[in-house]
Amino acid sequence: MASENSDSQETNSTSLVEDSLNISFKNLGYTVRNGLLSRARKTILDGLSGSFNAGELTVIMGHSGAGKSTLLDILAGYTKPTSGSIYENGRIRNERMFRRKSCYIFQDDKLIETLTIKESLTIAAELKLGNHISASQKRQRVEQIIMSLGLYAVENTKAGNLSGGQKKRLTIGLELVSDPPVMFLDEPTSGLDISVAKKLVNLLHLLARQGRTMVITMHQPSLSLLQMVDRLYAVVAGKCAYMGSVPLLLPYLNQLNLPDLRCLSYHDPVEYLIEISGTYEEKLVEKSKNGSNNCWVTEATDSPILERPKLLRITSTNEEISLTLLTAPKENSTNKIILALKSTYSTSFWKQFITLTRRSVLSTWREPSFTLTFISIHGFMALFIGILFKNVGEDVEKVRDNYNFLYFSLMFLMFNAFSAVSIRFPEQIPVTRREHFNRWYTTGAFYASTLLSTLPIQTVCTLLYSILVYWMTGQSPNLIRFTIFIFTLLLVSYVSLCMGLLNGSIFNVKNGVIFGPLMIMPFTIFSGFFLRYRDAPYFFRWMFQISFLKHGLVGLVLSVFGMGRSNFSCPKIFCYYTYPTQLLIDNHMDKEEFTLAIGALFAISFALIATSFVILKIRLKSKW
Ligand SMILES: Nc1ncnc2c1ncn2[C@@H]1O[C@H](COP(=O)(O)OP(=O)(O)OP(=O)(O)O)[C@@H](O)[C@H]1O
Repeated sequence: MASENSDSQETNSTSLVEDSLNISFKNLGYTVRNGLLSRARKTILDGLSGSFNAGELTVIMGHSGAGKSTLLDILAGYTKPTSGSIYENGRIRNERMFRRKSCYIFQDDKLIETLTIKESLTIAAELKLGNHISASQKRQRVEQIIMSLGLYAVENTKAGNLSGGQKKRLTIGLELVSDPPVMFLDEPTSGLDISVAKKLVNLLHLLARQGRTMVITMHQPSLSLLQMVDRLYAVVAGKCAYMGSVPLLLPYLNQLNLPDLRCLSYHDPVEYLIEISGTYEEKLVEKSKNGSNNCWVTEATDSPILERPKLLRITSTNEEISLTLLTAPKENSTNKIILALKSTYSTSFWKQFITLTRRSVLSTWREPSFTLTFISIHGFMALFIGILFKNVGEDVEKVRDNYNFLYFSLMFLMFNAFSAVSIRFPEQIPVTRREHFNRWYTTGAFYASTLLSTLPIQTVCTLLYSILVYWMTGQSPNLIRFTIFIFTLLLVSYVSLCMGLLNGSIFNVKNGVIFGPLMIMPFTIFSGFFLRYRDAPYFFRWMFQISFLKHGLVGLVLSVFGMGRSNFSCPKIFCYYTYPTQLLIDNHMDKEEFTLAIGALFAISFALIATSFVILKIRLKSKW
């Protein structure tokens, strides 16, 4: 990335950000249950107070486990505090409205790796900027961000191929599209080397200087980073050990008059504070009045080490950060009020749904290996099964083989649809969590677009397999039977896809692989293949009704052996299955009806969609 070469430019000292927000909080407390069954509670944050101003870069620092991320979660509105109040510009904040004016970038935020910088930003603009902003204004905004964040040289590079620093800048750029006056970033410099971290903090400093309230967490900012920090908020064991400007930290520490430790002027004061915070926790908390002591706070503009807003340009051969190019997207005030009253989203459900579906299709197009492998597996298996069960369809002596073939086809399509979604769906959750929290789109729009964008490939694969095996296994050349056969397999693969969505909305990829087969097992056992309905214990029979594999098997068996199929020709004196109905009787399917089986498959898929949607909604709201 860029080598630093500070070429400073003066900029307008007035805030470029409309609706600047100062945030303050009083007596914030957060406790959690010690264990699931325990009544005792563990205190994570203990009555903290503080204030973070617009135009300043504030760093929440402290030991690992001190409570920095929890405090940031609460301030961003991601977690509800158990006590205390949060204010914006001195008034109790309205959570819903605040979410429209702020963004939260989580630690290790993920990006859609297959999309280029320009594509990612364009989609962000589509989702985050309302219809009242014209397409050309949106394009202009995307270009501004690319230029401002020094991403021009890599604008057509896929996010997956970017360096750590470029990825962080892209994540910031995605949120900057809608120009939120408040930005929270959890550990933005983690995983970056010091020079890249310095450039990133510099960028955050510049963004703050444009009038934004920038709040970030860091374990221990180094001396070189401190020059760009306006306010430090030190957390120790859930309490505040210091809130104030960087230059005043040294006098603050010296005033503590600690018995055996003197803070020498050449010492890194932050390192010193971290060092003593464990031992002198009480003294520090008392002195800072748990964050409510404002004596050590100076306005950023009064700070002796910080000059009035200057924009640093970080230059290299091809990357240059210059925020002078970044102006607020123009929104007229009437539109703003309408948007504020209407909802917390800038765009309608349909706009979100269409944009997300487009993004999904683009992403799949960019990485065709999965699609091609999926299609190949279906084609290959169809040929293999076609050869293995060649012409069993008209052979009276192979009726049982034909029945086994039908069941295998169900299982094959079910497992493929289920596994593919179970793996791919949870991979999207980290990206979706940030975007959903930052009000890009509703859970409904995301869920509907995911469902819709997985259907075409599933349909193509199922059709490929079904048509090939129907022909190769020599089933009846009757259009109605053929249609019912295909339709049943399509429905079963769609229900399996919904099962995969359910599995993926509950578990991450690793657990999904372990628990997925367990989830499928009851449907397999009660499919009617291994155990017939009338042979099952009475109290287990309801399981057959909810087994989509049972209804799928009924649909397939009826399409091949039911609906008044004419008798098989028997080359011997006696053939057990001369009458196709014999197979239906043997498997207790003689009273089954195709329409009921199809109705049940629809009902089961709706139930699965509703359940996984509710679980996804809960999951996106929590840290799960
Ligand atoms: N929901 C929870 N249940 C139990 N303990 C929790 C919960 N949330 C946070 N904690 C605990 O609270 C403490 C503070 O966590 P937090 O993530 O805020 O720390 P941190 O300062 O951000 O640490 P790090 O820098 O390592 O991320 C930790 O000990 C953590 O284990």
